[in-house]
Amino acid sequence: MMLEAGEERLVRACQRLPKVELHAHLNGCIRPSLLLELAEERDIVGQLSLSDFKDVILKEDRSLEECFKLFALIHILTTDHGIITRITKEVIEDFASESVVYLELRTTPKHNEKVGMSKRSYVEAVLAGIRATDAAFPLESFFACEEKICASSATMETPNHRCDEKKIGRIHVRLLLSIDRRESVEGAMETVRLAWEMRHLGIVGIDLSGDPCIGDWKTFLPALTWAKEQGFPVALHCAEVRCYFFSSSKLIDA
Ligand SMILES: CNc1ncnc2c1ncn2[C@@H]1O[C@H](COP(=O)(O)O)[C@@H](O)[C@H]1O
Repeated sequence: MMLEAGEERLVRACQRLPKVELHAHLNGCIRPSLLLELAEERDIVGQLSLSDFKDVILKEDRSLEECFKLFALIHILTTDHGIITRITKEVIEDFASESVVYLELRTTPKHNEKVGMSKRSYVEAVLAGIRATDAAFPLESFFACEEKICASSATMETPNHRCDEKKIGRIHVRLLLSIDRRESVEGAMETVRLAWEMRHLGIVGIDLSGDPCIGDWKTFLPALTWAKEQGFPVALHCAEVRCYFFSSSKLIDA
């Protein structure tokens, strides 16, 4: 879409405006280019056919149902620790490049025996991505650096422009662990206990998400009640689908 000059300036100004992002699902923010790269690798070894999935990956407007089909594909493609760390790093860089100064990522810890992944090691892989980016990716500063991107302290001074080091922004990232609505009572409890144990590492709460047409609210009640008893914040996805208003209101009441 072509933008008028004034609109372009407005978009640019909005991009540079410092922002807070409180609702980003890690695997929902994966770069399409990485998904294509991973699908291509699987195509080469004959594990899936890229031509079957290319349209699903590149489609822009999706219904809720199509989103969950894409999530299923993403979860097939992103099964090892290295990829999880890379996705985390890239997602943070993408938000930072849009001047997000505080980011709350949420993600569902997964276990996958085939690659030696437990829920804990999944979270550790995400935290490794956060640490890698936190240390190395100062933000473009809206207030101090005008049009210039201060990539590191070594490049902060130019003949015509001096960035004040104190004002250079840095993206701050925190994590919520998600319970998927497909999980069991025990699975949900494992995630909540893990989040509580790892709270000193930047885990700030629990999220209940996943396909709203799946699962029974009673399954998640013990885990969410336990989190509440510890004083641990809980975010609920609810009421996305009309016929599930009842279960949503039950969870909110609880
Ligand atoms: C209306 N939008 C939505 N409603 C409910 N759940 C959603 C969602 N968008 C994303 N997710 C949840 O986030 C997972 C992908 O990220 P992670 O693998 O956890 O990082 C999806 O599988 C789904 O469980």
